[in-house]
Amino acid sequence: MKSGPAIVSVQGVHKYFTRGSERVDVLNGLNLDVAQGDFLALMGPSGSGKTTLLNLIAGLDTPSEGQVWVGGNCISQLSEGQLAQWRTRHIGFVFQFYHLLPVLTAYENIELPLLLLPLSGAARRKQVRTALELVGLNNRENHRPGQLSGGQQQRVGIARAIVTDPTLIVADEPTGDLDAKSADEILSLLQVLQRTLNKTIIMVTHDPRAAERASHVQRLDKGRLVVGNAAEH
Ligand SMILES: Nc1ncnc2c1ncn2[C@@H]1O[C@H](COP(=O)(O)OP(=O)(O)OP(=O)(O)O)[C@@H](O)[C@H]1O
Repeated sequence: MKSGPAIVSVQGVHKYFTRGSERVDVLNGLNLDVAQGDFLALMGPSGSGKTTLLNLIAGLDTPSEGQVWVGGNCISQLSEGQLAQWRTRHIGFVFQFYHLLPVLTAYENIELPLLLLPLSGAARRKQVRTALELVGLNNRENHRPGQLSGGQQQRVGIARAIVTDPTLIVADEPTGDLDAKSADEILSLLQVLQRTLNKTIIMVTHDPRAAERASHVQRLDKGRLVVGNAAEH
């Protein structure tokens, strides 16, 4: 584990879903600390609970038991409305299939999360331009997603994730829909965010080559972390 204060702390978390009368235990007493500036890859078999854990850390869902702390806030105690507000300020999301709005340009897609914050038009423009530059898409700002390659669309997705300067970036299979070369470029970009901007990134992936780019790897199996198997790069 990278030294320094934990920016994410998952403490004794259980998560179960109920299907009719049946209870499905997905996370079973999980503890995890992620240091500020770490790039963590979560791996494990299908159904082991990776996305469920990521969703709890990102405040998209709440644990059945236990606590999730992010940046000094116990987010597992927030109401749904409070969580939505908290996510807007603190979490940048990167999805496997980009989730861009097809009718908006790259610029407008990146600007979207800023519209939820109390910012002037000038401040918004400055932040969108900075994000566009970071992902190297200044010359594509007026293109719509359908006019961009998969790799370029994911770069827009990353720019949208960082435009609010979030506490944490969460990425669920960010290279899952890309060819090897585009995947490599996206992973390099995530490394730049970590190394030059000291961003904290948690990435779910099945791809060992993607996990190699992270600074740590944690494996889940049946809703538990595989102890003693945390790889460091
Ligand atoms: N809302 C839900 N209701 C019921 N069961 C759920 C729900 N969300 C997830 N599950 C169950 O929880 C288990 C873990 O799902 P999760 O998506 O976290 O796994 P994963 O490790 O991310 O899998 P994959 O690698 O296939 O994406 C699965 O058995 C899934 O069916």
